[in-house]
This record gives sequence, C-alpha cells and structure tokens, in this order.
Amino acid sequence: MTTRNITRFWEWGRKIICVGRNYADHAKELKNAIPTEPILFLKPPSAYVREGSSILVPLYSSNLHHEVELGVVIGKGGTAIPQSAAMEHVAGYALCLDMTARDVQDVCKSKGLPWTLAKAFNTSCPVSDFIPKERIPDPGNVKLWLKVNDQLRQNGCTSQMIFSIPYLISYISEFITLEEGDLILTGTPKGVSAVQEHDELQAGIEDVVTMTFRVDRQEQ
Ligand SMILES: O=C(O)/C=C/C(=O)CC(=O)C(=O)O
Ligand SMILES: [Mg+2]
Repeated sequence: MTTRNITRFWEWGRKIICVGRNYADHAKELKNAIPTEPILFLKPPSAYVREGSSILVPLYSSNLHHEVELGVVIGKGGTAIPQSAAMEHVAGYALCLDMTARDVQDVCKSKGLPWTLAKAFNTSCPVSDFIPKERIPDPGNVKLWLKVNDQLRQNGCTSQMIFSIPYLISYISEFITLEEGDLILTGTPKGVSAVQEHDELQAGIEDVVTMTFRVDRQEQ
C-alpha cells in the first residue's frame, strides 16, 4: 500500500476552498462592500500549477489578475469544527495565487452568475512548496508580497484579514466537511493587477518561501 504524503497535497485531488473580500483594502480597491460573513467559492484540483509550469491566460480573457494569498492546508478533517479547536486541523501552509479572469468575473457579477470560469480554470491556483505548520507560528501575522517583472505590486499582512483563520475553518466546516489535503485560500490584500503573456510573477512569504511563475497564453 502506498502512503500519501501531505507535502504533496496538490496531488491528492482534494478541494480548494477560496475566501473572497477578506481584506478591507482589497474589497475597497474593487469597490465592493466589506463583507459581514465570509464569501466562499471553489476551485477544482485541476487548477493547481507548480513552479516549472506556466500560468496560462485563458483564451476567453484579456484581463487576468494576480491575487497573492496564504493557503491553509488541512491535516485533519472535520465537520462543524469549533474555533477553539480549528488550528489542530491545520497541517501547514502554502503560498498561493488566486488567478482571476477579472473581465469574466465582472460580467458574471453584472449578470448575477457564478464566478466559475473567472476563478476555476486550469492553472488558476499556482502553489508553493508545502510549509510545515511549525514554520509559521503565527499565521495571523505573516507578510505576503508579489512582484510582476521585478516590480512590487502586492505587499500585505495576514493581520489585515477580516475573518481569522480559526474563524474561517470553523465557518467553512459548518457547511462543507473539511478533509485531509484540502486547501483554504484566505483572500488577497490590495494591489491586484493585470498580467500579460511572458510576464514573470514572483511571490513570497517573508523569510519562509518564494516562488516564481511565468505567464503564457493558452494554445488555441
Ligand atoms: O468581488 C469582486 O469584485 C472580486 C472579488 C474577488 O476576486 C475576491 C477574492 O478572490 C479575494 O478577495 O481574494
Ligand atoms: Mg482571491
């Protein structure tokens, strides 16, 4: 029998649950109201892309945005997890990008339609190496940054989150059972902007991890 290794959680085929508008400065830059409860959406496991492969601009988008986010990797599943026990369910973290076809999202928003094609396309979830829990003792105070072609675009701190990681784990698990290997994307700080074919994206968590991805256009 082969045992699965959580350090390669992206190979497990588990769900990716994303939280939107969890930073007030980002909600404001897109002219959205500050949420009073978490806004959730999903990406499929086919959204994962690892360093060495490119982020592909979908053929149907001409405004692909980067969103740098802290990802929380679930180590122990559960339903209706109390906030007080939430961190016991965390195996570790990953630096993630929530790549977003903003033009498609804007159309979906105006028509009241789901964001699936804006958020869940192939390569929409670039992910760093697994970061063991011990390497980030305080996930509520972690600095995240992202550069496009060496220019700093996003520079935020998880202390700015509206809903904390324990709150999010508890809230999500009330409605969606969490399983080992699931990933929660916790939202992006301000500074999102468009990327183009041939751009190089670099992102990092201060003193913990960096990652680099190239952007390419999807082939016809
Ligand atoms: O409502 C919008 O215009 C955009 C929302 C998002 O894309 C939400 C996120 O994914 C996020 O805040 O990280
Ligand atoms: Mg996002």
